Amino acid sequence: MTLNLVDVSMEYHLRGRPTRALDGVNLTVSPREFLCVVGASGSGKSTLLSLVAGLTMPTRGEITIDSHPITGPGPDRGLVFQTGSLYPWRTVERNVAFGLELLALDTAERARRVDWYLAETGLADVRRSLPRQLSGGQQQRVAIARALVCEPDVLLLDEPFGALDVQTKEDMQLLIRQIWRDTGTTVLMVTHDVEEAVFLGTRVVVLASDPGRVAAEVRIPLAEDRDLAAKRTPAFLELRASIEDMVRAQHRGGVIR
Ligand SMILES: Nc1ncnc2c1ncn2[C@@H]1O[C@H](COP(=O)(O)OP(=O)(O)OP(=O)(O)O)[C@@H](O)[C@H]1O
Repeated sequence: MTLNLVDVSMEYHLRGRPTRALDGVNLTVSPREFLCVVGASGSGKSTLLSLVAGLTMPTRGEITIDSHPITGPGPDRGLVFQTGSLYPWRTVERNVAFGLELLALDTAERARRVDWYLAETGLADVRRSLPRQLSGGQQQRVAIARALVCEPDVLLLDEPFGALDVQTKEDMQLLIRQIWRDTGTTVLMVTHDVEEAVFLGTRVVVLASDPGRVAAEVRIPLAEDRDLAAKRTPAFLELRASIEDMVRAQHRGGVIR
């Protein structure tokens, strides 16, 4: 699976006034990559993800998956937002199974997949609970399991851990990295948290603001086997500082212009 964005621009019109959220973005996400997109607030991170999800269409340019243009949402892309995307009246297992209802799978395969992804995300014990009976971290696990159960070509994550406390967030970072390694899925994640991006990503893209465009791409040369202690190593801290400087510089550039 190769995801390609070619000269993608997006302009919103709010009460007749245009806002150029993205301008001429070119980006390729290769199979099995974990690509993190960072940038200051308003640099177009969420816009980029909603274009790839097919929730919005670009005003210019083309987005393709394996050369097929994206024309709307589809089961080849699994999407996880920051909060609030679960069905409150469905149990954990029925939330996870939801995506499968749209796919033509036999009952045994459905049950197998739900069981596997509940176990992979550590939810087996709470499978019959309702979302309101879960912690914030558990709710995000359900959202991740529900996106993964369709075995999408690419998992799209929009600040999925942004609303969690630090410890839960770090647990979730370890979990998503484990899932990425276990399943071999491709991940495209947007976050404003540079530490998170360096810890999770195989590559980090920095967006400039106003209009959003690709300012830099940084390959993360850290070992694939990372634990939280990796965040305190000199190589990690150096990468984090240099990317934070890029984000800050791009933001200032945007403000000054
Ligand atoms: N539906 C919309 N209508 C009008 N303008 C919009 C809309 N969505 C986003 N924008 C504008 O497009 C620009 C990019 O917004 P976007 O939400 O993609 O940025 P972001 O990097 O995700 O920001 P944040 O980190 O704050 O979530 C901003 O100037 C924003 O105000």
